[in-house]
Parts: sequence; structure tokens; C-alpha cells
Amino acid sequence: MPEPVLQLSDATIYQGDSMVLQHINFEMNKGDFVYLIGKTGSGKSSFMKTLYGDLLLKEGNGHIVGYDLATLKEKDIPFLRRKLGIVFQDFKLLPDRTVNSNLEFVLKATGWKDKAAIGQRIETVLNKVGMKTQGFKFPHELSGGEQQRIAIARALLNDPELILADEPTGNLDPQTSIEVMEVLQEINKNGNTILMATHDYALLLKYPSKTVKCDDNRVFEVVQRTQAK
Ligand SMILES: Nc1ncnc2c1ncn2[C@@H]1O[C@H](COP(=O)(O)OP(=O)(O)OP(=O)(O)O)[C@@H](O)[C@H]1O
Repeated sequence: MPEPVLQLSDATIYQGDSMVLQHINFEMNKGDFVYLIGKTGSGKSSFMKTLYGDLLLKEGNGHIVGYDLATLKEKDIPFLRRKLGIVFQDFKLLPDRTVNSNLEFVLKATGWKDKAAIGQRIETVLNKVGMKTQGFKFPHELSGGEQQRIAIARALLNDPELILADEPTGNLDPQTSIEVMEVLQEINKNGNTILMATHDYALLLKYPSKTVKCDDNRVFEVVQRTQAK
């Protein structure tokens, strides 16, 4: 039985007074990996922001990891975000502290108190992204790809029901993009649900998966062509 984690029906997204995407019908189930594509300015980030409560849904219906986006209150947003893992193009690690401290900071801010449990959780997520031995380093001592892996580890800390990755390879060279993509593929294989906005078509071809496109103020599924023999 599919378990829905995200459902939008007849949803319309605005930036201020201007409509960005209209009449969106979209669903994701547990375990899915879905790409969100579209050219610059087509609304990918606005779509993502609506999902994590940075833009409020004013028209239509939306349900995400147990929250109703149409009636979401300011006070619900931190709780919604605890059930989501969010990964950005620019990593957003705190530069003044080590990887371990970055991860500990998030755990403490989300209610973790037990020192041993915190240490263990940090080790587990670093292991998942192949960075187990790098926890003592500061972000500036890591390459872009390594910093993004730490950002993915951070997104995994509270065992999210859905990971939203907005252009996670946007700042990385092609080879490093593939390495980060391998990490995302691996965690998806292990059961994590991922929505990834990208305009890196090389990744789409190398790792085909369900793809939806923002274009002309609409969101629709596109079928990837299989390579001609
Ligand atoms: N804070 C804002 N206030 C007003 N309009 C905005 C704001 N952010 C984005 N927009 C507008 O909303 C539309 C969609 O932008 P959005 O950033 O969602 O697109 P995108 O597909 O993510 O683009 P990119 O790939 O460049 O990030 C654009 O027309 C943009 O100018």
C-alpha cells in the first residue's frame, strides 16, 4: 500500500500578489525519488518553499507529513520542519564550528539532551554520507562536495519523512555532483523519500526517476525518453 507523504490538489502558489504556479496536483509516497525541473524563474524554489512553510499556501489544498499547508500556523512551522530534511544549494553550515558541533547544534535545538545518544546519532548520519572520520573538521576545511554531504547528514538527523533538496548540486562540478547524487540515491534505497529540484539534466539521464516540470505556471509530469539504441 502506498503511504502518501505529500499531496497537493488544485494548489496555487503566489509570490506576493503574483501567481507563480497554478492548479498543481501532485503526490509523493513514502520511498519515492522525484525530480522537480524547470528553467530559472519557473517556480521550483517557490514550490519547495511552500512545502516547508516559507511561503503560505493561499489557494487549494496541501498535506505534507501530517500537516495541512492551507491552515498552517506560524507556531507549527518548526514542528513541520523537524519532520522534513531540507538541503540547499549553498549548504548553509555554520562556519564558526566543527561538523560535529554543527550537527550537535541541530539535535540540541530539536530537543535532544542525552550526550551519548547525541554522539551516536551524529556518528550514524556521518556514516550514511561516508564522512565518519571528518567530524572534527571545520566547514572551510572541506570541499564543496564534502560540505554538501554534511548538509545531507544534517538533514537526516531527525529521521525525516521527506527530504527536500533544492538544487543540491547547483554549486558543484560534474564529478562532485555525481558523488553527492550517489549519496542521495543510497539514502533513497534505504527508504528515505526525496524531492529534488534541479536543472542538471545530466543527472536526470544518469539516474532516471519520476520527473515533474514547472513551466508556464503549471506543474506536470514529464516522461523521460529512454536512450535510443
Ligand atoms: N521573494 C520574492 N518576491 C517576489 N517574487 C519572487 C520572490 N522570489 C521569487 N519570485 C518570483 O517568483 C518566480 C519564481 O521564482 P523561483 O525562485 O521560485 O524560480 P526557480 O525556478 O526556483 O528559479 P531558479 O532556478 O533561478 O532558482 C519568479 O518570477 C521570481 O521572480
